[in-house]
Amino acid sequence: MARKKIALIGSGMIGGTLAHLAAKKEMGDIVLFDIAEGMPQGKALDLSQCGPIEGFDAKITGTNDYADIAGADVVIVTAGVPRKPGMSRDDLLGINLKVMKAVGEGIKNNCPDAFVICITNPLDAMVWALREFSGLPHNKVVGMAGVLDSARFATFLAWEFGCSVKDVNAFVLGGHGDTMVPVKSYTTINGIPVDDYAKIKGVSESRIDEIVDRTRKGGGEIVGLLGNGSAYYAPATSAISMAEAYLGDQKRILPCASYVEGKYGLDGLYVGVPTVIGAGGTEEVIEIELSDEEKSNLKVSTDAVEELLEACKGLDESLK
Ligand SMILES: NC(=O)c1ccc[n+]([C@@H]2O[C@H](COP(=O)([O-])OP(=O)(O)OC[C@H]3O[C@@H](n4cnc5c(N)ncnc54)[C@H](O)[C@@H]3O)[C@@H](O)[C@H]2O)c1
Ligand SMILES: O=C(O)C[C@H](O)C(=O)O
Repeated sequence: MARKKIALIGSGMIGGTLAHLAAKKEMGDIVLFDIAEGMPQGKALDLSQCGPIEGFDAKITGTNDYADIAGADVVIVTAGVPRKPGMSRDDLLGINLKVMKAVGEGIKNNCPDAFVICITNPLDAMVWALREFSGLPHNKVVGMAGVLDSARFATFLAWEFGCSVKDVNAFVLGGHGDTMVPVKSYTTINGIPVDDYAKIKGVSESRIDEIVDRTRKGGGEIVGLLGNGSAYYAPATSAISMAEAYLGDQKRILPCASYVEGKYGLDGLYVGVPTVIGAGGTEEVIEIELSDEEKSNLKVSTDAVEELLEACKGLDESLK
């Protein structure tokens, strides 16, 4: 069987980390694309030289030519600009929308059958725009955020409880902004609802609320610490788990920015919801019961995404 081909559009901090992870996991051959000349080629050479040490045969190439992504099975998009301290993700909308237009056309012309995972911020608006520009079916274009946000929630809970992260199943829904919705009612410690476990361990409700708040602001915390750029190890790891679910037809249920039409009272937008990922791409959006408070929090979050879509339409006539 031919090896799979994974195209990474954007070869910066996340792109390079994605390439390393995909190679180590022998997910297929890897093409690093970027508009910066020499940089993807240099990273590809450096990463290729990990092969003899780590024992992988994946072929890694770097390019500035979209023709080289032809026939890719999976495309992961990180092209664009990350925020700096003091900025919100939404401040990136204008600049990254133009990038999504170029990337969407590159995908449409070269690998229209690929499964496309968008990472570029502001995530929910960029994945929507990328889908519009590429013209691919909605089930083949998805955004990565919920896996990352849920991992952050799980990490903070495991630290608080002094338990293994393996036993924490945390769930974050909604848009990838400070209004995201960490859903306590679906968050468990090996099956024990988080609020029950907090009582057992003597952790106060207000302490759990602080952890929810830290999760919501988790990206900004790292932006502030790094000073120049944003998180890349956990974002890359999150997207790789989504690519593996697709390539392995795993039918995993992952929180992803998927296209939602009808469910959750939504009408045609991308936002974080539990999604089955398998060989068919995003095969199903799962609608879960939410409390009144969770519903109203989700509404605040999806309203914020709707506003960004309107802003995109105002910036690019073709999106109207
Ligand atoms: N969804 C998430 O959860 C999440 C998490 C972390 C970062 N992000 C976002 O991912 C994006 C990338 O982050 P990063 O840390 O890798 O940034 P980075 O600056 O290290 O890399 C971005 C790369 O994109 C390239 N690029 C710019 N315009 C391009 C174009 N038109 N075509 C191809 N390549 C182009 C740049 O040359 C650069 O190498 C940012 O928008 C960031 O906010 C999202
Ligand atoms: O916070 C950012 O700007 C990057 C990313 O969205 C994250 O959550 O780490």
